[in-house]
Amino acid sequence: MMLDVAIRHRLPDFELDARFQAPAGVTALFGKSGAGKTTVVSTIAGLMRPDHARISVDGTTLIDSETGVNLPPHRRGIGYVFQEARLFPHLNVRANLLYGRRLSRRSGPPPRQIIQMLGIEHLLHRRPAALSGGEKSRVAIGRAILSNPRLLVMDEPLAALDQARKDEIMPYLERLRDQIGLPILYVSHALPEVARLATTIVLIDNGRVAAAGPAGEILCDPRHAPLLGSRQMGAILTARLSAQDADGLSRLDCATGPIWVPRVAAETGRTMRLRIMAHDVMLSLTPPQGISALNVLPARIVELHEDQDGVLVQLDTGGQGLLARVTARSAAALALRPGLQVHAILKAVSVTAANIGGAG
Ligand SMILES: Nc1ncnc2c1ncn2[C@@H]1O[C@H](COP(=O)(O)OP(=O)(O)OP(=O)(O)O)[C@@H](O)[C@H]1O
Repeated sequence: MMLDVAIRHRLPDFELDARFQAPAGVTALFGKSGAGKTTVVSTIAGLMRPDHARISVDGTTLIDSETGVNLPPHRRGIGYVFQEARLFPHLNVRANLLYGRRLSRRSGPPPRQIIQMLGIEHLLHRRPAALSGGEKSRVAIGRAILSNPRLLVMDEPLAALDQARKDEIMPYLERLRDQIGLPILYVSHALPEVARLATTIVLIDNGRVAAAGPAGEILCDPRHAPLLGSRQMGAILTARLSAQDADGLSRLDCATGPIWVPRVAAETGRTMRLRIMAHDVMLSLTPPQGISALNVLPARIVELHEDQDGVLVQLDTGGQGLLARVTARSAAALALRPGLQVHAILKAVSVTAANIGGAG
């Protein structure tokens, strides 16, 4: 699957000029409020008429201002999940789920599989008024998938939910990403969500694409600190859950060795993705001894980036990127420089459940 987007649109106080390509998986559109994310997805869905656009999904042209192609929204094959669930109040969950299916010309996964995957079997006969916020969201996601879209657009789907509800829905979204194979365009300005779900990130800044690429690379690139937020910088490590220890820790094996974190609720053998925040990583020139931190990863310094908050140190640990935030004073005292071998130290407790998700 390839989503190919080029949009130009001028509003009284805003100009959008965005081009990007998105491969299969979850593509997150990330940017500050007012950056232009909703304008981009509204144009893709056909809800807004741009000055100029060329958009195709998997070779099917949705709009091309040059040739005059402009499919109406209902023929674009796009499932849309909004911030509020927008379910039909007079229909029960089953009828809500099957609503879009009647209008669809494409075939897709069987309803039973989606209903099971979203854990809503027991809600089928209820009306939306009798559902919690998280349940409503799951039904709205199910309804969008069951319309058999080419592309699922989710515009801040968790923004209206509290943290507990967000945590509840996240594993379902991961399953959707890993099991259904439906391409998803995910709009958010919440980086923890993006870090957990995205395979590709498109950074939007003031109507333009500031960067686009694999999530692990974008989140770990110090040049994007101004847009991502200095305190949000961190790496995505993929590691296999290899053991659940009796003292409440889980062991994850990554390329350069084991990492222990507080118990992860998943079966052993699963590949997980961990978001390791730069400010949680400490560096040592010699193998540390007599410290409480459980995780020590050998790493090589790739690059140093100084900013107003100190120094972001880009590291390579067995081919995976890692990021450490140190003060300018420490960087100078340790004479940190590209090519230097160091030991990256990570406290187990700094990796919380919100920073760990499934990875397929
Ligand atoms: N109908 C409109 N008329 C004029 N300006 C508009 C209109 N709709 C949006 N804008 C402006 O376009 C810019 C981009 O808005 P957009 O909603 O796409 O941003 P966003 O990144 O989705 O923001 P948020 O995260 O707050 O939803 C903003 O400056 C907004 O004020």
